[in-house]
Amino acid sequence: MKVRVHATIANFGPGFDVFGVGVGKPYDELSFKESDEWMVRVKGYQVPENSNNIAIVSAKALAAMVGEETALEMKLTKGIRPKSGIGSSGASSLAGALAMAKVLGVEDDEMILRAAMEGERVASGSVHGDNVIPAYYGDFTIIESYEPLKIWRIPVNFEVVVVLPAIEIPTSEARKILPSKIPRKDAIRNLALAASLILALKENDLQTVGRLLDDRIALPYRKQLMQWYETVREAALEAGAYGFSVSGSGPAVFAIGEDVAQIGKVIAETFSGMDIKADVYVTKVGRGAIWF
Ligand SMILES: Nc1ncnc2c1ncn2[C@@H]1O[C@H](COP(=O)(O)OP(=O)(O)OP(=O)(O)O)[C@@H](O)[C@H]1O
Ligand SMILES: N[C@@H](CCO)C(=O)O
Repeated sequence: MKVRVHATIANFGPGFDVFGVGVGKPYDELSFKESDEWMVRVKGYQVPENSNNIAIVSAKALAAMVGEETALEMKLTKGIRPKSGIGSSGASSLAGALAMAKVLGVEDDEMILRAAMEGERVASGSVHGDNVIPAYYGDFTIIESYEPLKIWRIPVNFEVVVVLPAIEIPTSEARKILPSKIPRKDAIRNLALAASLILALKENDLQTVGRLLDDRIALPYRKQLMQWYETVREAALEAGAYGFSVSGSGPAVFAIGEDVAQIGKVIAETFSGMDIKADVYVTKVGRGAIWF
């Protein structure tokens, strides 16, 4: 049996730890079968081939939730680069939880998501579901609360370009630099951006969605890890992007617009002008996990 779990854009501008959306490329694939012992083999990007692999962590978490001791033999084809900002650990966490769910016959969405978030907690040092939840559903997702787990879903279908520069930013580092308090004017601005963005998204008004892709909670502090941010953003907007932002905790960035392939080309050229190689993914939003 095999499951494919796609990359995700968490935060999506002003929705720090709350908004997320699934995209179609890149993705991880996990083949698995029940076994006497835990085993994971990895192809593609290198991640641990032992019990530190997040797919094992989340699969074990799900088994423990239902009081089973089942082990799995897994083959992970890692297509999402780790420390990327496009939900690499989230995708593998969800894949592990889904694999165990399939083997044990668990169909409870919340249980699967909670197991996947356990893997994400181990990878990033904090519980945040804004990668695993959109990876599961594909839709634009809004996490209202964790206790109880309450998620809002908006079906979406537009093109986006995701550009991943050859730089690594661990999520744990990008979270450590965030202040515990932010100025009231920034909180108010984020509230305005986030509320307006949801309405624009519901009306499929992509130009307005693009205009609202800003953030005052994390981005001002994270820019110190991404000195290139403003240069690349300006290039994207000049190339016709309706909007541009960081995906998750970066360094991946994304843009929406009419000709996202051309915008992606310009973003990659701008990185190249700074001697930074970059992968470009022109893809649709709204992709959830797929079974084979
Ligand atoms: N199967 C796996 N997939 C990805 N990362 C894994 C996996 N197993 C273990 N890890 C480890 O988890 C960490 C993932 O790092 P991090 O959370 O920063 O990346 P990310 O998921 O790409 O980021 P983001 O959540 O911002 O998209 C790395 O240290 C990596 O080696
Ligand atoms: N919301 C998380 C996503 C990490 O990919 C963050 O920005 O830290």
